[in-house]
Amino acid sequence: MNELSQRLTDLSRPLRIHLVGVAGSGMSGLALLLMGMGHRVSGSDKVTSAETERMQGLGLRFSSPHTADAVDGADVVVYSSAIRPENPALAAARANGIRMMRRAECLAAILHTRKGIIVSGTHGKTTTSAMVAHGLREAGLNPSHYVGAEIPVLGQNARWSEHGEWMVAEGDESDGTLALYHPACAIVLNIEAEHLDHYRDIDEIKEVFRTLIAQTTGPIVFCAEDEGAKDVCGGHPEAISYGWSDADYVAGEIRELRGATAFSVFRKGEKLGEVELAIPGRHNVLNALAAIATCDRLGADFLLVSRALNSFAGAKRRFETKYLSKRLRIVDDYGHHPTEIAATLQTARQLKPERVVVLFQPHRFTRTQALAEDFGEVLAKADEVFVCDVYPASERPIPGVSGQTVVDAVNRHGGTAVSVPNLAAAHHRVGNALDPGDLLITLGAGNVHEAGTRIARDQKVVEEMLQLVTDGAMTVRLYEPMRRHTTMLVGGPAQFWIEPHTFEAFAEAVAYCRERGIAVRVVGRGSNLLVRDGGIRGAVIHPKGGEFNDCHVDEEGHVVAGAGVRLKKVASVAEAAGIGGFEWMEGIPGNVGGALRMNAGAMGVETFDQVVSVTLLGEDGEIVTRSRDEVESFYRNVPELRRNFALKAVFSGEPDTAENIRQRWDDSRAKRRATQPVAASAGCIFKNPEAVPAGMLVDELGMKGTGEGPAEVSAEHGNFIVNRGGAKAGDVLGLIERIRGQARMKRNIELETEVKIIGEDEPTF
Ligand SMILES: NC(=O)C1=CN([C@@H]2O[C@H](COP(=O)(O)OP(=O)(O)OC[C@H]3O[C@@H](n4cnc5c(N)ncnc54)[C@H](OP(=O)(O)O)[C@@H]3O)[C@@H](O)[C@H]2O)C=CC1
Ligand SMILES: C=C(O[C@H]1[C@H](O)[C@@H](CO)O[C@H](OP(=O)(O)OP(=O)(O)OC[C@H]2O[C@@H](n3ccc(=O)[nH]c3=O)[C@H](O)[C@@H]2O)[C@@H]1NC(C)=O)C(=O)O
Repeated sequence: MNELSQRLTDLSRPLRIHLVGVAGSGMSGLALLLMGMGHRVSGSDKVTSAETERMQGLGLRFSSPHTADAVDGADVVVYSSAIRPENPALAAARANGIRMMRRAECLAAILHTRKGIIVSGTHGKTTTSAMVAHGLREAGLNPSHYVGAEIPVLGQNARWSEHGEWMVAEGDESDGTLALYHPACAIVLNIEAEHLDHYRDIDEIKEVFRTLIAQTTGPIVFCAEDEGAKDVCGGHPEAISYGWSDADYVAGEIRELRGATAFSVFRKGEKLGEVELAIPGRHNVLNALAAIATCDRLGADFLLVSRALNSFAGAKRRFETKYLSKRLRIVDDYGHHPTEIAATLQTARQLKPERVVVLFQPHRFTRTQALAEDFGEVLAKADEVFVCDVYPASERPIPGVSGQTVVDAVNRHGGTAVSVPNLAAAHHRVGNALDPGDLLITLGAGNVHEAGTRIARDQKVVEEMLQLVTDGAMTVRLYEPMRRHTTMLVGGPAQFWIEPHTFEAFAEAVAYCRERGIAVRVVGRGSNLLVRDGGIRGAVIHPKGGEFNDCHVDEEGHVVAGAGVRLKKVASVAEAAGIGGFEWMEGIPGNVGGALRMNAGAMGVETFDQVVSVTLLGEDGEIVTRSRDEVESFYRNVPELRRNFALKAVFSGEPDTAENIRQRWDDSRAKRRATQPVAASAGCIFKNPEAVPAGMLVDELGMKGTGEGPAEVSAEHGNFIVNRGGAKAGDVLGLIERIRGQARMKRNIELETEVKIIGEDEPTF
């Protein structure tokens, strides 16, 4: 026991200890242990979190941000590796000659006041140390523990136990601090080439483990299935091996259950009993075996330990199920090394989903660079892979290393990967790509789990909505890109894209959204819409199919059409029945619903000139039919349909000869073709001001052909902006503002947009 360990145990003289960076998971664990021991603990951090608030409740003196004053009167200052030397609290401690130490040094000092059990290895440390702590606790040995993550079954990431003699801690090999420990027992799970930012090669890593082993006074439990662990530990007089065969402790008779694994445990050939592990995956069987061997060796009763493992719920972020339904499973996993990822993907396959879809966030530039090929090889085994930008941890970027590096490697290995650089919007791409039966894994040690949380939140809404209607009456998709549903081919995602196929389903969807305060908007063919790049928060309803696509002539010679019918179709059904007057509709790109709302017009005729009645869904949720006289209509506006939704309409025309109808049809088309572009557009951008038609004005301003990126004022018609391919809403909006500015400056005319501009600039959902 060194001098600090002695001072830590002398509780007649409690120390005053300050932790710099106390909100981090490792540091908060130390704070809990030191407070539990009876010391006076303070901590500072640049952020406040639920965890810092909880610790304040337990007696932590917390301050944010870091200041020099925070270390006043401290005997010891402990700092996390994420803290820079110029940090004011650290600088003050240095200036005042206060004793300073790294996190691991402090942990070692605490551990040496007890019989320490260090759990080490490249993968599985958190799970295994939690299993050991839980097993010893259930067997009545009262251990203290310190693990790297929140484990539901343990209550918190660290706990000081006044009476037990053992303390279980996760030892970190990443920065060489493993060599600080002199435990009574060590577990070595596996040793692989990792943390190559710190180590030259695998041999240098093994050296650190060898030091740990040499300093361990009691049993050394190691995995016989891992070459690295075997190389370092095998042959040691205190070594105890575990594995699938040829080991002191063996797991056999393995049965895969849904989401769990059952197996039998043998000690030197003798069957100890059965274990049913509630977390899936072969790698977890090995982790459990390490825990069983350790607990058994330390005198814990096997039956009590195996029972503890039955109730072991796993760590957060270790194959953690975040959403589960008949349609979809979303799992989050901290895996950030190829071996861990391979194990996680294997576990995922055992659940037999239709497809395994991965959203991977590489962790650290150095690791991404060093292991790109290995990442490519293992991730190629997933059905579809999305990769976002590298989570830097504390590193500076390395030129040429990014999420794309992994994408290229996956594709080289025959997989299917795409880059979704911005994590804040990645869930839009991923959520939209999911189909019923899929299993989505968010994978990585950074903050990628946030994407899964968002998809889970929204998928719940989708499934609740689908349950309201009979099978097949409605289709719902998450984050449907609006560029697929607008004639201008621009626009970000609709949070909930809903296609009702019956009036009832439409009404149910609207009622559901209103009850929950979800904004609702209805979209037809998207021919008069400009959707901003951040997409549309809330529900976007697109009536389609079934009753909405019905179009026929009734016994009174009227044309009846659902809201989802294209105007061109209305015109051709009328023509086939010898009814004239609809020819102007031939070139209008919209649907009946949008045409009613906007009172669409061309060639001197407006939609409401021909309306007999409109059937709509009222604000009160009732479906009613109104005659034309009961609905006010204006130039490009029918206010009544702003809050009520058009479901279908009856139109009238005049009986006419086929020849006359065809003639007017051809005239309309010829005129349109002569004056309007055929490229992707949203029709006229501006309303015609009184003084001059907007198209003529733009023409006179000399702005035809000018553009912002691929968005350009049409050379054919000044009131059209066309998308030459790949334009963003931002380009179109920029161009609109330029035109408005010129009209204001040069002609003193305030142009008003005729297209509806909707949605948000940045993703917010
Ligand atoms: N004359 C021409 O050359 C052109 C004319 N147009 C006309 O623009 C309009 C666009 O039609 P379309 O592409 O289908 O519409 P859109 O999908 O562009 O929708 C436009 C707006 O119509 C409203 N809307 C759509 N469906 C309904 C409904 N069932 N009930 C109530 N409101 C509804 C919504 O208004 P809200 O925002 O109030 O919810 C929506 O924002 C039509 O009038 C079309 O004919 C378009 C391009 C060229
Ligand atoms: C395109 C739409 O509707 C169109 C509809 O198709 C056409 C045909 O009837 O009439 C309106 O256009 P518009 O007013 O621009 O009609 P046009 O006949 O093309 O042009 C009006 C006048 O401007 C002149 N003009 C037009 C464009 C141009 O670049 N230069 C020019 O000088 C034309 O020669 C004409 O003298 C509707 N636009 C509006 C805002 O009311 C739409 O709603 O999205």
